[in-house]
Amino acid sequence: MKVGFLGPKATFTELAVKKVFPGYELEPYQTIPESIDAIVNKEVDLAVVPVENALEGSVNITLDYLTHVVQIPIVGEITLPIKQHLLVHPANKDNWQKVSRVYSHSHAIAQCHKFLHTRYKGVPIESVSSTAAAAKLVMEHPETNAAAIANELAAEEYGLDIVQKDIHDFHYNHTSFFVLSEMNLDFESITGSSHYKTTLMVTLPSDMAGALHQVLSAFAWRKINLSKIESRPMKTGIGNYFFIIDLEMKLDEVLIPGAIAELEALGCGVKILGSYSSAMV
Ligand SMILES: O=C(O)C(=O)Cc1ccccc1
Repeated sequence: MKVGFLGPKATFTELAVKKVFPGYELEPYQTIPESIDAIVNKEVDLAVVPVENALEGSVNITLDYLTHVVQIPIVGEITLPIKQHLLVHPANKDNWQKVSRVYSHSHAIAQCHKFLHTRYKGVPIESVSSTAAAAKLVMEHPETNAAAIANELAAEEYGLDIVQKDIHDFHYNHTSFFVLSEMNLDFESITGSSHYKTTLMVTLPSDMAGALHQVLSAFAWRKINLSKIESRPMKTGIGNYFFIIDLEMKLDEVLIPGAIAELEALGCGVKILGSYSSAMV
């Protein structure tokens, strides 16, 4: 079984993959859409991509690609603790307080906003495709005295020195990753987690007063617990949004189909993006 993931080597995504799929063949991709396309193109059996961070919220490109571009089911979710460190080239080890630039993934930069604001005011902060891509860039350019925000494995992989540990602004820093596949993967038996979620994409009928209220009440009176509701642009005009709704249960034969039928009767569009086990590793 081959797993595609947001690379290069030593991203947080790879850490998540290695925890859950040890011994699997791994294939890094440069972007989230490329990782997902690899399933469509039959280059891999599974893809793992980041979807939500406890400090910064959703990874919009993941949600948008799964709702607007491809139809690949979510078959699992992995949640991992995240520790961000400041890495420099060994040649610049004693000069790290005077770095000329800091590179990282936009989510990692956001997780360290307070640190960067107090320690590196005025220093250009540049967002790149992943934390490991930032580490690789710093390794390849010792002459620029740049720093990367990345993990411990990236420091090891790219031969960089960790000069400041744990620079994320809040102690509780976790990221969730979707496992995507067209195969019928039994993720529960891989992780042992029986915590299930079902993710829906819901469009509302236009110009219907109280439509969202009615959507929520279809879940409320059935006592279906929601753990997330997020609006994303339809990309058809200002003010046009759809909703991504996480239900805290496995897709069953009665409750969820009943709620979906009620939403459809209201004129909503409903698509099931996946029903999957979610594991904290
Ligand atoms: O860039 C990475 O290493 C990723 O895997 C994406 C990401 C970035 C920041 C926190 C968690 C995941």
